[in-house]
Amino acid sequence: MASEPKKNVRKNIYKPSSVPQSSATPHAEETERPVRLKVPKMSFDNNKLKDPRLQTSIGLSLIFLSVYTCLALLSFVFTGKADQSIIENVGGITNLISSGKEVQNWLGLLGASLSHLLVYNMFGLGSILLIPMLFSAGYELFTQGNGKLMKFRKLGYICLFYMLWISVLLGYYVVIKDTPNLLGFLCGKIGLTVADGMYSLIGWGTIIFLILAVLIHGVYIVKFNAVSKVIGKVTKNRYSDKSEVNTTSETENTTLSENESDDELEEDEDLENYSEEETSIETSSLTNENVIEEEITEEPNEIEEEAAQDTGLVPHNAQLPSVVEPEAPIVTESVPQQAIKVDPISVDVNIQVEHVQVGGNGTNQIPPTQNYSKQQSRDTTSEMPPVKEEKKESPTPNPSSQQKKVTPNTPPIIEIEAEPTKSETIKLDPPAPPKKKEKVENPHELSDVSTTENVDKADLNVLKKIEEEPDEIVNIEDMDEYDPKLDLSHYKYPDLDLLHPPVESKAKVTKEELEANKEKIVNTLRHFKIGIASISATIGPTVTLYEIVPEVGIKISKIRNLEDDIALSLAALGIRIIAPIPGRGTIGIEVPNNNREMVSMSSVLATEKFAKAKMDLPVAFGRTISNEVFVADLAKMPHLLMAGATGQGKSVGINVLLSSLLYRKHPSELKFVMIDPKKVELSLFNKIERHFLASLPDAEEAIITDTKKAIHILNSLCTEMDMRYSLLKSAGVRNIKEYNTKFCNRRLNPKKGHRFLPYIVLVIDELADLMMTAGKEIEGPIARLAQLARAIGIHLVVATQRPSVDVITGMIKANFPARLSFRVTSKIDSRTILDAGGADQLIGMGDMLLSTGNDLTRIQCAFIDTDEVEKLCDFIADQTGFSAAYMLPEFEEEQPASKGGGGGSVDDRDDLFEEAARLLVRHQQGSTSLIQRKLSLGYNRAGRIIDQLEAAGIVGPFEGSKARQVNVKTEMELEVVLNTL
Ligand SMILES: Nc1ncnc2c1ncn2[C@@H]1O[C@H](COP(=O)(O)OP(=O)(O)OP(=O)(O)O)[C@@H](O)[C@H]1O
Repeated sequence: MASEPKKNVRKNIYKPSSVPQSSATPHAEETERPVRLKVPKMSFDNNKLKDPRLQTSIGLSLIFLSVYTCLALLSFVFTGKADQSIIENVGGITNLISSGKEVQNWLGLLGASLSHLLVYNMFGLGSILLIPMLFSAGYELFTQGNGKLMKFRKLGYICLFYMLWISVLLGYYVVIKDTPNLLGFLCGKIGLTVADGMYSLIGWGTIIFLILAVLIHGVYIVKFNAVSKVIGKVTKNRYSDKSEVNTTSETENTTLSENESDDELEEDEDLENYSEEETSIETSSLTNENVIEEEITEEPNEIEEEAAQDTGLVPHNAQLPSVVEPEAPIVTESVPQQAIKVDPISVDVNIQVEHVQVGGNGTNQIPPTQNYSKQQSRDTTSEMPPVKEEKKESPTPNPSSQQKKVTPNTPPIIEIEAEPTKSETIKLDPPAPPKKKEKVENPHELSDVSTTENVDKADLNVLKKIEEEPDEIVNIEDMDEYDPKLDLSHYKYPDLDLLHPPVESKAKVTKEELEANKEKIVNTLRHFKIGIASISATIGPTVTLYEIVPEVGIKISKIRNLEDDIALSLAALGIRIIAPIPGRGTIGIEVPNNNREMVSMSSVLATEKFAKAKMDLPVAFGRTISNEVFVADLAKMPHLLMAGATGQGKSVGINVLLSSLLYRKHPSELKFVMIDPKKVELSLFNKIERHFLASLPDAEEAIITDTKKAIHILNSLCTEMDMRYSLLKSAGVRNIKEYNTKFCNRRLNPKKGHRFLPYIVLVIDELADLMMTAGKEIEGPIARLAQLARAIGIHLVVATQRPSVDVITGMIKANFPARLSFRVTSKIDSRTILDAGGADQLIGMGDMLLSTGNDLTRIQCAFIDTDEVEKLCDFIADQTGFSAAYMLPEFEEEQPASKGGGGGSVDDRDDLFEEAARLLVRHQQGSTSLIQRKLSLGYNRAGRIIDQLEAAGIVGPFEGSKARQVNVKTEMELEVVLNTL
């Protein structure tokens, strides 16, 4: 009871403020009021601010700003990823203009900077709520308060609260997840910082706090109807017991339900006055006089205006206060209820009601019901009496202050007396000031939802919205994927025009040739008493496959043994018998064509089979015996061993493989490590160093031609492999594809060392040379990579012209399931490379056999000449590339064992060893990524430091996905440890 009247103090205070200034009767007000309003006592600055032109201009600017922000943020959805990396690369928004970089935001640099600032640097996703705030404020100012979408203050409270709340909630998710995800991008720095701080303070209690914050915010701002109803009902029951006023239950129920509605209806009004009335006025009610004095002094004009709004008249009659008896008769229940029921539609009606209510009853006591006080907050005239009462109770030793106290309580009486006149006055009055309109409009707005049913709906919507919020977050989480290609977003894939157009081969196999070969085969077999049921031919680019179905009872082994005899009788090189052809139930005899057909690179790349191949690393090798384009996925092979005698087409084969990949992959997705001991074979690819090559940090040239460097880079690849495995492990995925998908979905935090992992294809053109000079040093890392690297996206293509066992050792061979052989000189070599004969039967010039496990496929390798490769490389090299080749981890020659296990000698230890130790001890978390993040180090260096810390006994051993244990508990203790090292 006590608090409710206080709420209205301000309104009551204002009214008497005008009283001493005029002794005019209500009639006189009609002429005086405009004058009074035009001679405000407010300060000069305030007047300036109220200049309608200024307000309209500011309003218009704010509306434009809201639209601009909306567009910038909308564009951010599509372009934010690209722009973010640009902004971060140039070192922040401030450097963006000077960097001269182009951004993709629809609104250019400013749009990109604004959205980056709002989303990334501030409130993340919550920043969207800034738009309705700006627009609402702008609209309100622009329309001079005549048009309101929603009370700005209310909107402001809600939006500001939820901006921070959403940001903190997302930040909390990021903190507890401890793995990078999309929300790390969308929570904003503020949310992340607050959530981080809260999490370290209260742990999971953060979420309780957030829920509590929403509830409290709801109580103050949104008002949960469901809650308030329960409380209202409880209070009602209590109240009906205690009420001094004897009301019938019927009346009470009516009042309650109306007041519940009213309570909701007043939302806007309450909110508008929320901070000032409910907080400051309530607090200051005990020293009411002071407040009266202060407020009158500070805002005399506003006071007048508000008084005018509340009553519909400017209360100028100074005599009236003395006329009114403070102890007026008690208002009967029925009258105020009527007053509430007659919801004011116009000023006249409103005032009429007030007059009836107050004047008719001579109000000075209000039934101490909650319902009634609720009504008061809306009904200006009924607000007065409780204030009077309260003031009476407050100690007032000073008579002057007592007088002041009386003054604020007098306006109702003014209205009472002026009531009939006021109605008339308003009809004659000059146009009402804007604020007055507002007051009149509000009841209309509120009356739209003035039924309990409507209020319930409104509340349900509020509750529903709150419930729906997490879902919205999840939906948005899926929206914004990281796209590695945006690093070089303007990169153009090579065009087929760069290659020679496919030439229509005139060298077709003639019918005569086919018939002649058929005759020879049938006769030869008949000669060895092998009957043939049927024979058919499939013409390939190099060879024609004759498929025979032997008569029943013929042993296949018999035919297989006749291979040489058939070759002799056909008098042709390169006859290969496939008995039986797997899955066909036939026996195949491959006979080289008299005139072979060249398979051009463009003809295979132009096929749909290659263009639409859903493969990670598609390679169009050439055409099979049945003239089909053969496309294989290098990632599935997963490593390829190539062999072939000199001049049989190995180098062309490697170029075909590299070109296929260059045609299909983006520079951000694929990197080549090239080792070319022959120095000239792969040199053409030097040009695409900044696009597609990977190299060691200190390498002069990306393509390795030196054996020592080859050893370094192979070991470096092993380190890269280990690092990638660590990343996969911490990401909880099994292979590079899953990892990259997770990373692109922003579920892995780059700050914790995660990054998009491009495929790496290691190409060695001539293994024999390396094996001769370095042996085990080469074999070791190759075998290791071949064994383990497939899951982390490193694939090997190793070629040699000498497929002997000292080059293709058992260890290497065992880990290369896919083998490709061009023509070799001996059956032994064929067996070494393919574990089968046949490669010695090939006819050269790209005729090859591909073995993938059990299958052996004869393929005519496509042909790409040096010119074409050069053009292709030029085309790529002419485009903007990365600033350097893809950096592989540094390779360090084996280091001498550390002395005494103290984390290495002082010289060996990293410069940041001690700092890292303090960091881990402070956080009590033995995490490499913590060192990486806090000390801004690369993974390698951070990894070395943590190893040194482990060796020094400061942290425990590696524990898988968990952080290492920190053995030193306090920084003091650490200093002692560091001194002893
Ligand atoms: N797929 C092919 N189609 C047509 N001709 C080919 C094909 N592959 C190779 N040739 C021919 O064979 C020649 C030698 O090929 P390539 O240089 O690839 O052999 P190589 O095995 O790399 O030899 P080396 O080991 O001596 O470098 C080419 O110049 C070309 O004339």
